[in-house]
Amino acid sequence: MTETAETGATAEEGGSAVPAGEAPLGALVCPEPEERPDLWPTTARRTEDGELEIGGRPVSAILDEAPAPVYVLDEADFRGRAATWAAAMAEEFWEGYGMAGGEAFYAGKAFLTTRVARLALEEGLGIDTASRGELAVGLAAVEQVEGAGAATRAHRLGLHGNGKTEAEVSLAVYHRLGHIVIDSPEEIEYAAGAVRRWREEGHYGPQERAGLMVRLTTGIHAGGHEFIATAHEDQKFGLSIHTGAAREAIDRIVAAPELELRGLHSHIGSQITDPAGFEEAAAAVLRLRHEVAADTGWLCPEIDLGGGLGIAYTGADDPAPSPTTLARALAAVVRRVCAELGDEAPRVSVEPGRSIAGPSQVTLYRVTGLKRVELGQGASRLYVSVEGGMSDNLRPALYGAAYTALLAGRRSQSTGVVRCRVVGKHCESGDVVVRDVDLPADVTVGDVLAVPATGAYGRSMGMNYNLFTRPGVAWVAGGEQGWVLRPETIEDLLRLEG
Ligand SMILES: Cc1ncc(COP(=O)(O)O)c(C=O)c1O
Ligand SMILES: N[C@@H](CCCC[NH3+])C(=O)O
Repeated sequence: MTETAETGATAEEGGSAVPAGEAPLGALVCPEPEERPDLWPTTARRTEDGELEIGGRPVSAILDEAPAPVYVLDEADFRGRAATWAAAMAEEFWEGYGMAGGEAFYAGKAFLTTRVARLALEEGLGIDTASRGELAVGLAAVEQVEGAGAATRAHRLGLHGNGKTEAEVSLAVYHRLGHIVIDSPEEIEYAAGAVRRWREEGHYGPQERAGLMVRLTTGIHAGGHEFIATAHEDQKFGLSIHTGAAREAIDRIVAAPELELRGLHSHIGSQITDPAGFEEAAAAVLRLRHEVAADTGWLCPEIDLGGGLGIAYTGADDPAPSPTTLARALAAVVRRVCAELGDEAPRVSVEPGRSIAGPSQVTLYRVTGLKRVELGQGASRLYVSVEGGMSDNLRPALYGAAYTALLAGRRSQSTGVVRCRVVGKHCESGDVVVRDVDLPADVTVGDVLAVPATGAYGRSMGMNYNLFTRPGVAWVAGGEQGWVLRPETIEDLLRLEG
């Protein structure tokens, strides 16, 4: 007999009761792409044979060249989401509100390679980086898109991060990044020192200054989880408006002959689905901008409201607001508050990561084992093991993040479903890929499962626990495929040994 869920108690037999307090059986079925298009890449659909297809390639064809586990990146989808953000921040859109518009910087921490950065730049976005590695990739992409030498006027790049080193700040100043976002008082000295050095060496003109932003802690709490909320007082990011630390940093920059205060920055958190937090933060930033102008005469030309727009992950959640909806809310609040304060409106920038990269990737896993666990009172759960786990998606273990999974390699013949927990192969009981999902009752070893919305903070937070090799990321487009990132090999792991 084939080992399937049906060899145990199934919904068809009426034996697969769910534990008390859980959703009724069938409520956690993963929506098909046509049912919840926001959950899936735009080119995802079922073929006539019943396979899931992405970028014009059925999953069996994708897996022939890129065995599971693998992240599949729909390039058309990524481009489309980037273009939507570019349009939402463009002058034409903001003109309607009597403003100049701003720029969207793709937050590379969500997922960054040179190819992905190039897609974002080509669609009109800048790139926000948060480390030397991300900055190096951003610079390489700028050179590829804009030509040789472009990296020393990399105004389309930004640099973030708390505790930046002198070397990082100096590099960012050298390349004339458009958004160097100061997160501690030391970084101001590093930037001024770098300008003096680059002036002496003739790389900077005698009057040329570095443009800086200051990351503000506005005190506003928002976001999907405590670990990803970033603007309340008691955490490591930003300089507090409340304590005066932000104002002190601002005054030092305004007074320094090597520096120009280009803008004020706020990032309140991530996976936010209600625009209210952004509106509150924008108002706080604009009030500080007004105060600074009143005291120093310098009205910052730009504010940056960070990233944070959420996405849907399971289909049990509601669709998230679109970038256009958020931009409309931001434009309205900036116009209103500036009118109240009697200030000219600034340019407004944003740094979306998840809302661009998230839905553009799907992870394909292969089922390696099934285990039914009795939970008492007739309830049971089917543990579905897949090759992979917390090393390719840390979010469930780190944040308790919910995902869903679709039987992707075939259409099931079964009418029943079974309550499942999809788990990885790591030595941790928290190694969960999908905590709760109803899969077809005939799910079996060798089946392919597709987990949607893994493009942001999936591969980028991947790791090698248990010496797992990190999966590759395959791009698909127009029936073709290739590697965005090749899968790691055992040789890659051994190569680093001393
Ligand atoms: C400063 C900053 N900007 C942008 C982002 C991107 O956020 P998201 O992926 O939620 O859009 C983050 C991450 O939360 C961040 O810390
Ligand atoms: N890594 C977080 C979001 C990014 C936080 C960056 N400030 C997540 O997976 O949800």
